[in-house]
Amino acid sequence: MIGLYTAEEIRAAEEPLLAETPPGTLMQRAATGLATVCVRLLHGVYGRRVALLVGTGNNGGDALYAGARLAARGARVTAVLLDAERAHPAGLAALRRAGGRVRRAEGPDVRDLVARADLVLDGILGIGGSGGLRPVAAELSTAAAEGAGLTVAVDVPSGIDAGTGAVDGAAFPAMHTVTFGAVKLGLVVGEGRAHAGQVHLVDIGLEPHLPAATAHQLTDADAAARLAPPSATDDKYSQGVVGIVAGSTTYPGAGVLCTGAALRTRPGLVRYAGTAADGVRAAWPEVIVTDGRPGDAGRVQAWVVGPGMGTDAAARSALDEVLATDLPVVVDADALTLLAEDPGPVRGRSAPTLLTPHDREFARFGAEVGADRVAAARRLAADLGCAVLLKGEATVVADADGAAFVNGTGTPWLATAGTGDVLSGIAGAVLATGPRAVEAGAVAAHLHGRTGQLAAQRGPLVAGDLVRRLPEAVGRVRGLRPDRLGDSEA
Ligand SMILES: NC(=O)C1=CN([C@@H]2O[C@H](COP(=O)(O)OP(=O)(O)OC[C@H]3O[C@@H](n4cnc5c(N)ncnc54)[C@H](OP(=O)(O)O)[C@@H]3O)[C@@H](O)[C@H]2O)[C@@H](O)CC1
Ligand SMILES: Nc1ncnc2c1ncn2[C@@H]1O[C@H](COP(=O)(O)OP(=O)(O)O)[C@@H](O)[C@H]1O
Ligand SMILES: [K+]
Repeated sequence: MIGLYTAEEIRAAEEPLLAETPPGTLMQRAATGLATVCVRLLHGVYGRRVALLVGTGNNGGDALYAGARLAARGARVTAVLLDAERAHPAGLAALRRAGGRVRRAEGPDVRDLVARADLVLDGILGIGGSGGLRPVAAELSTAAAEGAGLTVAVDVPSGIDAGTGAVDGAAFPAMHTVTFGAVKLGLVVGEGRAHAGQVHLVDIGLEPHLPAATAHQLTDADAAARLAPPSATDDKYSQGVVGIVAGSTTYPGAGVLCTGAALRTRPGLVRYAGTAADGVRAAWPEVIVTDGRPGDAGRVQAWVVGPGMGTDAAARSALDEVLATDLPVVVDADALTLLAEDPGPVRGRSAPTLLTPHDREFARFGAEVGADRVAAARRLAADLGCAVLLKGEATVVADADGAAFVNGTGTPWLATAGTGDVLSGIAGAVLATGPRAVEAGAVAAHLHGRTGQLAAQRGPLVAGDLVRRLPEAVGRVRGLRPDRLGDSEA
């Protein structure tokens, strides 16, 4: 798992490291790593035009020292100082020694210089920044974005909140972010994620001093550990039997998609109860189907309740019945609308419970999501005493104790009707295997995103494509590739 940290956690970890290393060591490590990534991204350094946007703090120092290294290798480097009196003096001297040039940000042709650069390094603000960019910095960031060159942020894109990803005003739009010591939470969630682009982590020796992270991102290997194949001793009942309460005569598709996703994720046994029974039976002959109540479906190890089920009295009664069991439950879509009216039945549950709202469903529980998506998910989870999966470009999953995951997979092509029904089916299948609800949500979001990426390789996707590609996505997450799916890989 990749640990995600706030600026305060990084600063606290840096203190003992600064004390035990000679002055300037960490900045040299940071600048060396930064320059190395830039060389790789530039595909050749000699003669390349590099503009450094330099603020008043150590973030600017990193940019200046990295710029000095690039200048020493033949790049034409110009530092643009946002406050000429307060730029890092030793970094400036190093840049000048290496042949770099220095300009004030207010100069007449600075905007053009930035727009024409092959690489713009954003050293305006790091973890010491607060609030959005001031006007001159904002204007130069826009010039960088409109120019043809690479945009690379030093540690964090200036103007984003490193701990939350919130952007208050203007922020630097980076294609790449080279971050030091540990991945900051704000680089992978909310608006910060889009501003950070691809994140590169540079080791500066911070790891032994980092606290245990309270937020994480899963890797394929982490997800694979929860998607293990059945063993020789397994039978159809032992792999986690899922029960689906979804769909209706009005929305049979939600039942078909949700059931199919559970089946394609963990095909041991899936049961269905609801009024889309005919559609589900026709689509999935493998599923045991009843058009009665959840209790008529037979024994399960986890329930998914909600997608397309409607919000009438029968739906409310089915939701109450499922929540009254001592089994794990995924609550989605219409069931969330019902639950928001009266969250009582979920508050008292001791079995793993996962709510999967998008922003509008989330707001029905009393407060908008806001700019800090991790805090929002943690707040609702703590309030209701269950896990909350907040869907979005970077889906966040949080538990009542504050443990949180930010999903790193996916594609905007997932913004199409029915993909949420697929997600809840996947989550139910994983939850039936016995993990904590927060973990099941994180694994489901990871697999769902990978499946979306796979389906999107062929162009626009619809939710049914996800269901079809799920087995291959499970294989890929487990490290199997289609060309290696021989007997020996089974
Ligand atoms: N510590 C270490 O060991 C290592 C740290 N490293 C690096 O240092 C970075 C942290 O450096 P830092 O603490 O100097 O803060 P930093 O982010 O450069 O800027 C703070 C300055 O900006 C100003 N300012 C604030 N908001 C503003 C705004 N909206 N618009 C404009 N100005 C604003 C504020 O001054 P103010 O004008 O508010 O008085 C202050 O002077 C870190 O991200 C990493 O890159 C690496 O070298 C590895 C080792
Ligand atoms: N811009 C986006 N980028 C990545 N994923 C997205 C984006 N928009 C939506 N998604 C994902 O698509 C799914 C949509 O779910 P939901 O809104 O419940 O759809 P539905 O109710 O139609 O099934 C969620 O998993 C969400 O994370
Ligand atoms: K920066």
